[in-house]
Amino acid sequence: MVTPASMLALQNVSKSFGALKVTDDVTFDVPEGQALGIIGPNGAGKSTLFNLITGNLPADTGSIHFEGRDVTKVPAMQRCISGVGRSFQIPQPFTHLTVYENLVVAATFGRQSTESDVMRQCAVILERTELIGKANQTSGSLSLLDRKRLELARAMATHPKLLLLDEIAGGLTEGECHALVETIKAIHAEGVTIVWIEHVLHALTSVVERLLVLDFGRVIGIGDPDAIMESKEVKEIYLGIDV
Ligand SMILES: Nc1ncnc2c1ncn2[C@@H]1O[C@H](COP(=O)(O)OP(=O)(O)OP(=O)(O)O)[C@@H](O)[C@H]1O
Repeated sequence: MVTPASMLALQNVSKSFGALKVTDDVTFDVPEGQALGIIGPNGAGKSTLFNLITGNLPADTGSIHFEGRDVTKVPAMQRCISGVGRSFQIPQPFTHLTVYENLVVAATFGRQSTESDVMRQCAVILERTELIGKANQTSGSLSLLDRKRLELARAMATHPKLLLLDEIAGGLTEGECHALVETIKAIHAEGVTIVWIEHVLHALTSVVERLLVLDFGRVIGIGDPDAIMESKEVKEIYLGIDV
């Protein structure tokens, strides 16, 4: 049997802020084309893990491989250019620029594309994220759902092979959440590898093939989402249910 190649692999990664160990000997991998969900209580170290993967924070120990290449010491911008894209928990678009202009900034980040290429790519992403009708609206005037869509669109404009989504469904109504999930499913179906941190569990489990549970910076479980959600550790530690 041929094992699918890992798009992302972390090996014994640790990170401390002073005396606080926020990432504790984390090892996991994400095969190419898969979607992995990350859950865990507030402060478990989920966003820190993303910052280590993107290179926004240096790991203290351990290694991070992207497409089989050791990127542990590669700067964030280079990791982005080579295909690590992300959304942020708190979207911070350029509020005085239009939706389209925000996308152009992301699409040209560290790249030398022609103007016509950028225009074509941005039009495809606007269509895919259902923002095409709002392309000329300033991003500061968008609804929450459209700000989330723009956050997704900006990440897509960096041409990610690996897309990291940080709590993108938070604060949305059921209907809005469903609409966003459909867009994420479509992106995943095109072959983009996804790692998604999310507290909205039904949204997450409708997309991901595996779930990873983080608690106090440690991986306490990884595997099939149904099995993970039923596990004693998750019920006790994440859901606060005494079993
Ligand atoms: N730059 C930093 N300096 C010091 N402490 C930090 C820093 N970044 C994060 N922390 C601390 O590390 C811990 C983990 O934070 P992190 O944001 O990674 O958790 P999280 O699981 O993403 O939480 P949430 O679900 O609330 O977003 C927290 O105690 C936080 O206060």
